[in-house]
Amino acid sequence: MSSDLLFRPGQTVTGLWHKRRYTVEGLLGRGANGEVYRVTDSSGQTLALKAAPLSSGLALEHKILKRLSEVARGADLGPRVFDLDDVQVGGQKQFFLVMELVRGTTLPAFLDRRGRHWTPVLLLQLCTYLERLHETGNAFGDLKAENCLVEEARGAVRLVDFGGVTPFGRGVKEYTEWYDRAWWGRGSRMAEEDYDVFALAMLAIALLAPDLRKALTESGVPNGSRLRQAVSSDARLADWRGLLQGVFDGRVRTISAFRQELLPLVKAGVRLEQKEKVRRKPRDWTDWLVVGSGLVLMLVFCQFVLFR
Ligand SMILES: Nc1ncnc2c1ncn2[C@@H]1O[C@H](COP(=O)(O)OP(=O)(O)OP(=O)(O)O)[C@@H](O)[C@H]1O
Repeated sequence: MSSDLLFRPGQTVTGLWHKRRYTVEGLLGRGANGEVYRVTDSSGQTLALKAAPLSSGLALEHKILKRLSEVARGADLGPRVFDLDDVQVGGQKQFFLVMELVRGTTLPAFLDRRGRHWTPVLLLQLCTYLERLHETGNAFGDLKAENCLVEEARGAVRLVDFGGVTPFGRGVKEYTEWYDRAWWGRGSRMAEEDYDVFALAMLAIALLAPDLRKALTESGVPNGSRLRQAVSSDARLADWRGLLQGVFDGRVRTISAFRQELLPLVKAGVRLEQKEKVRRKPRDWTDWLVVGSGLVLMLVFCQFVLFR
């Protein structure tokens, strides 16, 4: 762990106002806004503590997560939140937010281990999350690989970093260029359903052809025509071409349209995984993820047949 971090393993963080004590176990990750640590509270519960020098971002994230836990009717849209406080570190005030620890691995690491055919299955789950979030009148905003974790115990994708969640109709507060349609000159930075749909498409490209992101952004200037050219010529994106071009052309603008286009890819992914499983004897949690994805497919199919 690098020495420029706020906290070291073993250090105790005591909130100035609520007086709750947390023991730091290690760093989970760091971003532009803060550092996130794995901590234990006084009852021994393991949690995530996000610390930042500015209170505004954390207070907003806390407010968003609290509101989502109230409106999401039991669905774990975001990590549950437990505390918001501040602490004095080296003569400076630091603010912190304590939330549920999302146990999981990053999407690229997961795909490296399990194979790229899992990409549509993971995106299908993200569609469900985003749809639920959109029902609350918000866009996720800063959707990117770094903000998704695959929770291995339940075989589920979870989203972290809700600091970018923005009510529909307002300007997106946090974004990352690669995923930002405005950066690519493909629309505004207004929080809308299709803002997240565009980011989903860019996430698919980043996961399926990771080197493309570097190649297409190395000049620091977005090149939309090179992006389209890559989509139409890169063999790794061949099966995804219709979906991706649909997003870029504005034909696929909703999560439900994205999901419809995704379904054949999910089916193919599930079939491939079943074949892989025959080779890989012992059962593990991914069996349940396959069963779960099959169920989602069935539900979507029933919805389609019954309500169209
Ligand atoms: N609740 C959590 N449980 C587990 N890991 C988490 C949690 N929240 C964040 N992380 C990890 O910490 C990393 C950084 O967190 P986060 O994205 O919230 O920071 P940030 O400063 O807001 O980042 P950004 O630069 O993307 O805005 C995440 O990519 C993730 O790996």
